Amino acid sequence: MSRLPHWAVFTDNNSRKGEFISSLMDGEPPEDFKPFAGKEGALFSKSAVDHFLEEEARHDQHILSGPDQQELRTMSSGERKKALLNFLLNKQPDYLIIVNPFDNLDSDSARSLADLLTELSAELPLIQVLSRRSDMLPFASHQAFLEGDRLVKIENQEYGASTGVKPAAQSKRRIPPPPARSDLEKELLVRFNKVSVAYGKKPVLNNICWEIRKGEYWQLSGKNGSGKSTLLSMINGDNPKAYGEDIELFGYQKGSGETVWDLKEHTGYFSPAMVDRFRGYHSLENMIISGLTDSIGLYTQPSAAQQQLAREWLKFLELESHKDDYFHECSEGVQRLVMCARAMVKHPPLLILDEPTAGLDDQSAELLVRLVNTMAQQSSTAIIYVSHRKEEGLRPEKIFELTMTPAGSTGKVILP
Ligand SMILES: Nc1ncnc2c1ncn2[C@@H]1O[C@H](COP(=O)(O)OP(=O)(O)OP(=O)(O)O)[C@@H](O)[C@H]1O
Repeated sequence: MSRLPHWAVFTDNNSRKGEFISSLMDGEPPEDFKPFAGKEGALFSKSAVDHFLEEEARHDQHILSGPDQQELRTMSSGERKKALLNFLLNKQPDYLIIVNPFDNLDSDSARSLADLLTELSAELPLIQVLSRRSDMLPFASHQAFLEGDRLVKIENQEYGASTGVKPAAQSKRRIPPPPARSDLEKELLVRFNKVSVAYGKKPVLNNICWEIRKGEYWQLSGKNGSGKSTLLSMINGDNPKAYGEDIELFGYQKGSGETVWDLKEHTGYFSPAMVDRFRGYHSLENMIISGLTDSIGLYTQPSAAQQQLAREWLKFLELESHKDDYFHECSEGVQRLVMCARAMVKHPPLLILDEPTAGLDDQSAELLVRLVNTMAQQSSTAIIYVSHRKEEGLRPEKIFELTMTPAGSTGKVILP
């Protein structure tokens, strides 16, 4: 029997990725992939992680990890990916589909995954499905681009290389103004003073000191499991571990009777998981307006001023003519831009963006990074941008880096 080939299939935000993967897994692949029909495939992707998260919750049992190990729900995103890969390899599939394997992984983990996949490729056929060109592992002997639902074979094997085009770091246009003057006059927005957090016996954060001031542009970085999400959840107001710690948020000492809404009023937040969770029929315009009312989707009649402001944002994003398009029918790239604009529309004192480019194609990622840089330049909003990936155009002023130690992660400020 001849060996199955290794493929790299490039996608953009209009590619019908789900359909392509289902056709493979269901044994009815497109013509070029016919050799894979009748073989047992396994899927390594974010959607597979989400599927197992739901399954574990539904059956109230561990599926990806052993009974005495940590449940998937409480693992960090990098830890979940590692657990999934181990589980899939134990099943000894005939081939493996790997979708954006390096998203959400820190650089060391990405490097060791690349080494492991390269080693596996000697035995196991791999189909790489990639939205970022630079993620391609070189052993793919066949390449294609998924244009909508049509596979177009790539004969020129240079495609996997970077575009080489340097994107503009910022937009020259002006971002729309805030709807009202902020009544928060504070310079110091967030202050962590010697904050330590443990989950059971596992120390996660150790003696963290971090101050975020008005208008600062931060990148939060650190290895998988170093506590980035834990730290953000203490700012966002939904981590009970914050109580009893010396944390000041927007002038409130944590635990002094402030409500989650007091905090949410001062923050804009976006993570790609918000889009995945979001269901409903709302126009792009209404999605942006909902950023003024702290809801996802709009459930009340907007005012003329709110509509005007949302249109200005859509114009800024060059999506003016799409104002009535349904959000859920738009490409992933457009959805992310709109959700970021939704988080920005109030010009909140603090904007948190948690790996906003994960899963996006090169062009959409560039647009999004440019939007964030522009917001940082032209507004007095402070920004925390969480990313593992070295985004070419990202221009943070400071990096807060978590370093893991046996006693929990420590933090330090780095100037890029
Ligand atoms: N509820 C919980 N119970 C037990 N452990 C937890 C819980 N929440 C988080 N952890 C653990 O705390 C550590 C830090 O997790 P966190 O999600 O904050 O890391 P992270 O830096 O955001 O990681 P990643 O980059 O992989 O997303 C991880 O080892 C995780 O398993």
